[in-house]
Amino acid sequence: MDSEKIKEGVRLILSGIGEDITREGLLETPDRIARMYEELAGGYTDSAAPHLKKRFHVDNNDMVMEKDIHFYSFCEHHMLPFYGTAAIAYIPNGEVVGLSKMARTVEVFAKRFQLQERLTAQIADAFMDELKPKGVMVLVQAEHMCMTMRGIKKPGTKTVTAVTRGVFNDDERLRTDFYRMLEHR
Ligand SMILES: Nc1nc2c(ncn2[C@@H]2O[C@H](COP(=O)(O)OP(=O)(O)OP(=O)(O)O)[C@@H](O)[C@H]2O)c(=O)[nH]1
Ligand SMILES: [Zn+2]
Repeated sequence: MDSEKIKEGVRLILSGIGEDITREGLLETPDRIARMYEELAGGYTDSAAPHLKKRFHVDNNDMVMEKDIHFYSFCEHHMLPFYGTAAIAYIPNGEVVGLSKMARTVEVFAKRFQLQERLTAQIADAFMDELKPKGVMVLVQAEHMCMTMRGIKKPGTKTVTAVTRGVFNDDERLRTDFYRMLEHR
């Protein structure tokens, strides 16, 4: 990440808005924003493969689901946050990954400028490519700040995206099980 470029960009936006970039409260802001993007856009320097490399052998191939994985991402159109939860379920093919790695995979793709549809598909594809399960299903629910604080201004709207791969494409029973497990409290 080029922090000098980010700092210059922040200075340009602030002065474009009409702010005095030399006033005390704004002096450190470009540097702060650059450091913030190191964290919040850290997904560009990470990938799913190393997280999904370590596997554990299993004798049964029953569905594994992790849900309520909270995430924050940025809408690529407005650079405003969208945030919510992801659920990932897969049918193992003799191997599972550590539970934390499921949430880590969400982080890899959330910490980028995204479309919710692409975020959902990238999580599913990472599982198919790395773990090679029999199938995977990912559901993401999020609120987009570009829909709530500006523009159409509809707070509370939720966008729900679902992606299926492998056996989830053909087996309606598996998709039904997915939604039951998702709703089960
Ligand atoms: N499909 C999809 N659309 C998104 C996502 N995030 C933001 N958008 C939409 O991207 C669209 C961009 O539309 P434009 O007409 O180019 O931009 P705009 O004039 O700012 O649009 P408004 O938000 O309607 O004011 C908007 O409808 C947003 O709601 C996303 O993750 N997926
Ligand atoms: Zn947006």
